[in-house]
Amino acid sequence: MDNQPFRTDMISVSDVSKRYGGHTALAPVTLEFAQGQIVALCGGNGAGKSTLIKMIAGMIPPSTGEVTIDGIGWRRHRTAYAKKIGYMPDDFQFPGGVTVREWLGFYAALRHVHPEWIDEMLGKVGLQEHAHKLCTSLSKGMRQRLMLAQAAVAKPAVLLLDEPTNGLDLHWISWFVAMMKEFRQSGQTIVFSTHQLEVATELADELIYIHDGKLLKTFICKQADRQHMQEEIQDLLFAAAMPSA
Ligand SMILES: Nc1ncnc2c1ncn2[C@@H]1O[C@H](COP(=O)(O)OP(=O)(O)OP(=O)(O)O)[C@@H](O)[C@H]1O
Repeated sequence: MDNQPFRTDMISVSDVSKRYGGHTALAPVTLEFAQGQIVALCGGNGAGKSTLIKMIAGMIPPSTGEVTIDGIGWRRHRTAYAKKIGYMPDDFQFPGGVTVREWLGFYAALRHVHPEWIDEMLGKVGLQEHAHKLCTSLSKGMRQRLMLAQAAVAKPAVLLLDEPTNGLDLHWISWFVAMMKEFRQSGQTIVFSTHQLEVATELADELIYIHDGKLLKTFICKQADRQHMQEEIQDLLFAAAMPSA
């Protein structure tokens, strides 16, 4: 990390929405996230969580509005914007014939990361002894850890993680929680989506509940009681799943 003072408005999502044809995947939202903050996006299937993460990551353009990171917008300053981000998609097909180390090495080279850090990162995500295996031969949990390593390898200011604990066993979920806390400690800002409320409430400083393309509720986790918050979100999820009268 550099020695810039912490910003309170590091990620600014201003009036951002996404439409696919006639379908609103995400109605306009305005949000601000501070440096060193962990934000969890929760909500049922199809709520709009991935859509929001992809727009912050610059993977898809918003239909309206703009996202800036440290005042830099994706439209005008793509390279500078991309350098600030590490993105982990929720689903990814690795190409055939590429080993774990080659894959991470490729990303590390793109981001000018010192080669030593590749092995350190592989060790961090528990893949060092699998470094020479083909990516396509990895289990789901291992693939997730490799994707996380890829997103984090350049120590970006912002980590955008789409369902990062999907497929992780209990040991690796605890490891994920500890690693994210370490990243927060070093000033990295993390936005992640999850269906695992325990992970969300354990980690997040702010939890955003999205339903059917609309931001329904924001919880500031430091002030809220975890158990109560989990119950409230569970109620929201069940209510959303009920057929409307
Ligand atoms: N490329 C696309 N074309 C058309 N519609 C899309 C596209 N991508 C997403 N959508 C729609 O946008 C809405 C939000 O999808 P999104 O993937 O953001 O949901 P999500 O909250 O991440 O869901 P899940 O928890 O199931 O991953 C859904 O109705 C989805 O069908």
